[in-house]
Amino acid sequence: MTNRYQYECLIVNISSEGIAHVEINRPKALNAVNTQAWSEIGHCFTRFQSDGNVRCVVLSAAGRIFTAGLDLKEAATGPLAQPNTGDTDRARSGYYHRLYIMKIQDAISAIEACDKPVIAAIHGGCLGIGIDMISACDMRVATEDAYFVVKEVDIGMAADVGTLQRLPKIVGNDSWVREACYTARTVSSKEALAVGLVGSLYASKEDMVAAALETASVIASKSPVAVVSTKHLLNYSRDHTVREGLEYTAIWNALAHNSRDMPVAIMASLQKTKPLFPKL
Ligand SMILES: CC/C=C\C=C\CC(=O)SCCNC(=O)CCNC(=O)[C@H](O)C(C)(C)COP(=O)(O)OP(=O)(O)OC[C@H]1O[C@@H](n2cnc3c(N)ncnc32)[C@H](O)[C@@H]1OP(=O)(O)O
Repeated sequence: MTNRYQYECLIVNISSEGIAHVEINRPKALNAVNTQAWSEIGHCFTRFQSDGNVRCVVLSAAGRIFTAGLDLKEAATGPLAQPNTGDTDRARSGYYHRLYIMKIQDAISAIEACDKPVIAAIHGGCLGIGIDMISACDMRVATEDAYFVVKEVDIGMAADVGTLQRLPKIVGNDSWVREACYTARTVSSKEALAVGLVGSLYASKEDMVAAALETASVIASKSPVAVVSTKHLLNYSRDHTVREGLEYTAIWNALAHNSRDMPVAIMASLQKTKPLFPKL
């Protein structure tokens, strides 16, 4: 294990296989996401993007629950309450408030923008900005005791850092998404599995993290060129028409097909051996 990523609110371990395990670590505050935490998430995932030692990421959390959402103690008095320069002009203060929201959006979107696949492993509760976070991940697994709440309306706001944009595309049931977002009701792990918010459930956190790491290990054994290309193209294609997606894929793969990994993978397949791929 190497650990070159030192943070206050995150524990990051990167294995020799290329699996980065990120643990949100504010257990006393139920992993409530303060400015430090979302800034570190943005920084960490932006760094993963260009770190060839990282091939796949597992995102989990320490303590009783995955996250209680935005840090409300900080939000009550901190930059969310007064993100501007103190100017009383609504346009001027609104301008800076918008920039502040966009900074948080960018931090959460860094999870999606990082071309290495990210598996969210969710135990206990996942509230508010936690849903924004897991929606930006590629895959989600959970414990049987997990629950999910799109909590924002309960604190008087619309979710604004990714849930409303990504959740409908994950779940594919507009009526269900709208009900969950308008009511802020608690969604059980079983229901999350049934609607496709999570892919599988585990009896314990240990079992879930072990399974997530196992999936990450399989992904890390594949050609990193193929894996990052697949994530990049899936995300691009999700947000474009089929025609646009196909055109972009052809241009992308015109470069990616020149990878050393392709002949290695094809030969290994023909010879029934296990290929080894150097880092990206
Ligand atoms: C631009 C804006 C971008 C993003 C916006 C996102 C919005 C959101 O995330 S909305 C969601 C906000 N979160 C909530 O409304 C949840 C608040 N918490 C709870 O409802 C409960 O704590 C619980 C999650 C249901 C768990 O309850 P319980 O098991 O009874 O634990 P507690 O005793 O309540 O909490 C233990 C400890 O944690 C502190 N804490 C809990 N949640 C938060 C939080 N969101 N922010 C800050 N601190 C939190 C709680 O105060 C306790 O601390 P003590 O020091 O022991 O008092």
